[in-house]
Amino acid sequence: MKTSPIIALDFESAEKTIEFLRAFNGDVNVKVGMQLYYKEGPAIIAKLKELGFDIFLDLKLHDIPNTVKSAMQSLASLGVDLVNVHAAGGKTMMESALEGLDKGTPSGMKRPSIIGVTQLTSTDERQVRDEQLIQASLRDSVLHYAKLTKEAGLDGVVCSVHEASIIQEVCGSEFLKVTPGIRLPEIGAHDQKRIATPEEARKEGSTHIVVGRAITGAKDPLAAYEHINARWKGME
Ligand SMILES: O=c1ccn([C@@H]2O[C@H](COP(=O)(O)O)[C@@H](O)[C@H]2O)c(=O)[nH]1
Repeated sequence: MKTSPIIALDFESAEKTIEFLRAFNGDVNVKVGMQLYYKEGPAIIAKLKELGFDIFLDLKLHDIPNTVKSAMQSLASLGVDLVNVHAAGGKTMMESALEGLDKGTPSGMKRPSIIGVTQLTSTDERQVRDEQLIQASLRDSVLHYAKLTKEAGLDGVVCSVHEASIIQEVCGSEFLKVTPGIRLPEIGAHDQKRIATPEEARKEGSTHIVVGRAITGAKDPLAAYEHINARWKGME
C-alpha cells in the first residue's frame, strides 16, 4: 500500500462513496469499514479496484481461530491490499488468519498484508483499567499486543501515534504502524481519545495514517486531503 494517507470511507452507500471520490484520482489509499462493506458487500471492493485505489478492508475480525481462518480465506479472493484482526483474539487466532489468507490468495496474486488492532484509538487509560480489567498501562498493553502480533507472523498493527515510536523500536521499522485518530487542532476529537496531528505521526514513526472525518467532513475534501498529505509528508 502506498504511503499516502488512507481515507476512511465511512459512508452509508456506494453512491455516496463514488460521488465523494469523484474529485480524487487512484493515487489515494482508501479504507472500507464495516458500515460500507456490510451494506454493499464485495461489489464496492470491485468498484474501488476498478477505479485504481489501494484498499484497506477494515473489518477487524475477532472470533474463534477456525472461523477467522475461513473468513480470511474468503476475503483473500477480493484482491484488497490490507486486512485486519483484533490482536485480543490471541496468537492462535492471528496465525489462523494468516493461514486463511495464504490459502485464499489466488495464485499469481500478492497476499494482502494483515495487521492486528492493539487498543482502539477511542480507548483511554481508564477503560483499559476499569472496563478491560488490564493491570498494565495502556501503552504496555498496546506494546504487548504489538509483540504478540509480530510473533504470530503478521505484518504490523493498528495503534495510535502515541505508541508508534516504541513499537518501531521493539518490532522494527518494517513492521507496519497504521495510525487512525489523526486530527488537526481546528477539528474536534469526536469519539477518538488518542489523537495526533499528521506531523506528529511522521515524527513518531507511523508508516500510514488513517483519516476519516477531517477529510470526509470538510467543505472541500480534496483541499483537506492535500493539506493533510503535505503535513504528513513534511512539505508544509
Ligand atoms: O483503533 C482504531 C481502528 C480503526 N479506526 C477507524 O479509523 C477511522 C477513523 O476515522 P476518523 O473519522 O478519522 O476518526 C474510522 O473508520 C475507524 O473505524 C479507528 O479510528 N481507530
